[in-house]
Amino acid sequence: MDSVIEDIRVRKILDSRGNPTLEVDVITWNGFGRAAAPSGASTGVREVVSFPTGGVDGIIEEVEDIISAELIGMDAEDLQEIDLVLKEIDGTPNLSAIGGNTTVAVSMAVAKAAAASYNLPLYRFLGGNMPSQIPFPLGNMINGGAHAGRNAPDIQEFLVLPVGASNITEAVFTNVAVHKRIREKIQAKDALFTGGKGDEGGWAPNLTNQEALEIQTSSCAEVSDETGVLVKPCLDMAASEFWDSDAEKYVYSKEGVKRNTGEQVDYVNDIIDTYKMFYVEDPIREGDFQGFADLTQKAGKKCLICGDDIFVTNAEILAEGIEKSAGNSIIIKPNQIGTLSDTYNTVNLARTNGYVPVVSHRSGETPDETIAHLAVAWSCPIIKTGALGGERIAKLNELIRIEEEMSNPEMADIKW
Ligand SMILES: C=C(OP(=O)(O)O)C(=O)O
Ligand SMILES: [Mg+2]
Repeated sequence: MDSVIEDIRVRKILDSRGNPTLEVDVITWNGFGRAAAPSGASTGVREVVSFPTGGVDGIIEEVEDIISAELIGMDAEDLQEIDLVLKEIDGTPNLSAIGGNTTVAVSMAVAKAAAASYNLPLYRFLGGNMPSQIPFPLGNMINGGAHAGRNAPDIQEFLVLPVGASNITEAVFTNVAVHKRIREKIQAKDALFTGGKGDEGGWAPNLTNQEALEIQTSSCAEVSDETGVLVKPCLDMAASEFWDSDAEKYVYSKEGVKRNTGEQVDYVNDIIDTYKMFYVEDPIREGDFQGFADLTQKAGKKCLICGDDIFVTNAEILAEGIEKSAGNSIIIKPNQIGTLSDTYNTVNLARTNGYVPVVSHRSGETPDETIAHLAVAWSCPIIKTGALGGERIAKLNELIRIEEEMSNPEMADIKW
């Protein structure tokens, strides 16, 4: 009774790139949940469709009525059933009728309303009483590729992971110390640097990939020494973005270099060795399971090889990757698959097969903090959600609150 859905409101709001997205309110007899959908810039081709043609404006008039007609009167606790109804309402395999961003915002708002109906935080409602582990924050330091303007590096994200942090506050402030140090180093190298940032709050400098790698890794080493908290460098190469399918080459425009798949595997393996990378995401284009498997064979014992565009949070596609030994880690973005239940299925499949699940923001975000709760509830050891910027710190500050609330919090175990 407490969690029976009484009303649903859907509105158009701004995301961090100034694009429209959806925010959903779910009101139960005794609770309230609000969630908003993020959006990607370097999206995987097999993601569900975020919005039908016409975008948010194409659905905003009717979608509230369509969803309310089915969901009002249902119990918000029945998350799986509600997710099935959402998929039935859409009626297409890729959620292209009402949009995966619509279904995911409703799905998350329903979960939050159910939790609130019982006066529980979302991480506890979804995860029960046992979760006590806090994920390590993977923070963006330098942005390139589709997340930055002209002249930035081809590699999309130069990230850091404060693996030596003993609590979340230490972890997020260590990341910020590296972010500040990187700015100083970019300024020292480029007198014309304006301090510009990319979509995820990393600096967007006029640097080659190599220069960015040097600055990233020397900053990690210096901050590790100064603070005593070990910080490791990580990358999201978003390689599909610079794969030329006609030439069958990875095209590094900044250096004027092209690499075939074998050369790309060797190049990434060299970067992992030279810079002691802890984690490399999308080093190989989506669809190339063999290339992923080759790199995993070479580097998978010394580095997390994470699939984002290739797996798109889809359990069926991940199962193919598992069978082919492609990667050893997976990015988890609820709006790539459209519902919380399907997101959870993918996390479970990953975990039972030794793939490290990394819950992630999108480049276009809102201050919605839901993913912080998902990472804790589902014991995901890493959360990728930037280092700075209002829409990024919304998640990080929520983790600080969650840690404070727990009786025996500890950082996740990432000695994989
Ligand atoms: C967060 C990412 O970017 P986007 O949201 O643009 O897919 C990513 O590629 O991991
Ligand atoms: Mg990615």
